[in-house]
Amino acid sequence: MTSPIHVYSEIGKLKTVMLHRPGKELENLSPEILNRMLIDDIPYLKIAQEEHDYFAKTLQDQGIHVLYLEDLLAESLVAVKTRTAFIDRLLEESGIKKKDPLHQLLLEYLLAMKPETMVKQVIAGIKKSEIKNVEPSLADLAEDADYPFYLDPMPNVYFTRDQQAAIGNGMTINRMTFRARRRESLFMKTILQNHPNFKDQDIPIWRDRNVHGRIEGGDELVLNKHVLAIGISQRTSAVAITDLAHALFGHSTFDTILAIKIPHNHAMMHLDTVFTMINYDQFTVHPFILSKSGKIDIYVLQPDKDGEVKITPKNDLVEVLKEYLHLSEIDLIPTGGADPIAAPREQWNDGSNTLAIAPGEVVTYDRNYVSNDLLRKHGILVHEVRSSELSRGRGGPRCMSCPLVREDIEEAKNEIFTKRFSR
Ligand SMILES: NC(=O)NCCC[C@H](N)C(=O)O
Repeated sequence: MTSPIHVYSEIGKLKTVMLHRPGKELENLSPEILNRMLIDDIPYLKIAQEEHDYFAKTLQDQGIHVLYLEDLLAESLVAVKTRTAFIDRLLEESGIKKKDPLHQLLLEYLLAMKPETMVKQVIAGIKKSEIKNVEPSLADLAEDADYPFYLDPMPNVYFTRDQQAAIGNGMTINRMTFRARRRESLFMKTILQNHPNFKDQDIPIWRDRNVHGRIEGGDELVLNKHVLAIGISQRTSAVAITDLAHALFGHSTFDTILAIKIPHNHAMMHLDTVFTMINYDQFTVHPFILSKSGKIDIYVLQPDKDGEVKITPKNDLVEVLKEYLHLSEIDLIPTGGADPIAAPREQWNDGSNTLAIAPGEVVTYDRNYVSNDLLRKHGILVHEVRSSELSRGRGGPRCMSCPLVREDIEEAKNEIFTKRFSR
């Protein structure tokens, strides 16, 4: 069998992708917890599911094999022993320690379910009203009497880009920044360890979830088999990037990381909310991250001759991309056409967050019509998907997809391989 993980570019023809169809976790949102849950509004589940099914079908219609995280996880948890260990860990990470009697009650509650039901339940969260015969703790009585959950919902799981990322033939299993999302990366860890299609494949884990330093997949872009772009962002720290450089250099095909420093705020939480690669020489970029003269802080990490990581500061995005991708021209396509209103509006609704499914071919949200028209003018083939409800979670098509296998691309060598689609 060929490796189940093979991602050496952002744009190679997408073969296999992992999604999560949003479920009851979106209905377990209430205004009081929205902010902490990193969501800006409550999506209407029925429509969000329809939109997500449309997204999956758009990919399938292009011959892409769609896997669902929830199915892979359930298939990894067939053995009772594995299921018990998984639930134990999840409860611990949800703050319900083993010595707490509630731990045993919840364990029994979840173990009584079929694996696929159990997986959906842990993502949806567990309400206090679902569990009978609980002796209230001091916290239940004195502090959290009105708090409705024992296990918080995980409304961000449908952003499967972030919990993990495929780089080459390996993965990073991410230590995520905020508590609201930290448990999510336990899912892929469990899949890699237990799923029959993954467990004996010697898949390198470049960085695991229990190490120091925060990183999320929205910041991890594989530009080609040598070069990564990684955001230094609200969600990814310089420590994690340095650590990843040490793990990759000399142990993989990758020898260059372009660490790009972006503003640290919710609208631009990851690099892929402001910058994505869509062709050999074409990129979307939110114009507001660049200074008037097109500058942004970039730190180029490469191995030196002593096996250490050397850092070269730069600040011209176009020049850096030309130099490290060996291209003579770069086409940066501004979100919202760089209009002072349309650009921030469409960036907020993930107009920069394109999912490339082949060189020069992308999936985008339909609501970002200014950006989409501009992409077409630049010769990009655009597949639009519906976005009224999904966009309320503050992520777009790239955020909602975790590529596992892409076809390799030809390497550019000072010439442009660009294929332009006529409108
Ligand atoms: N790659 C991405 O930009 N993912 C979007 C994540 C949105 C989610 N509400 C979050 O704040 O983590």
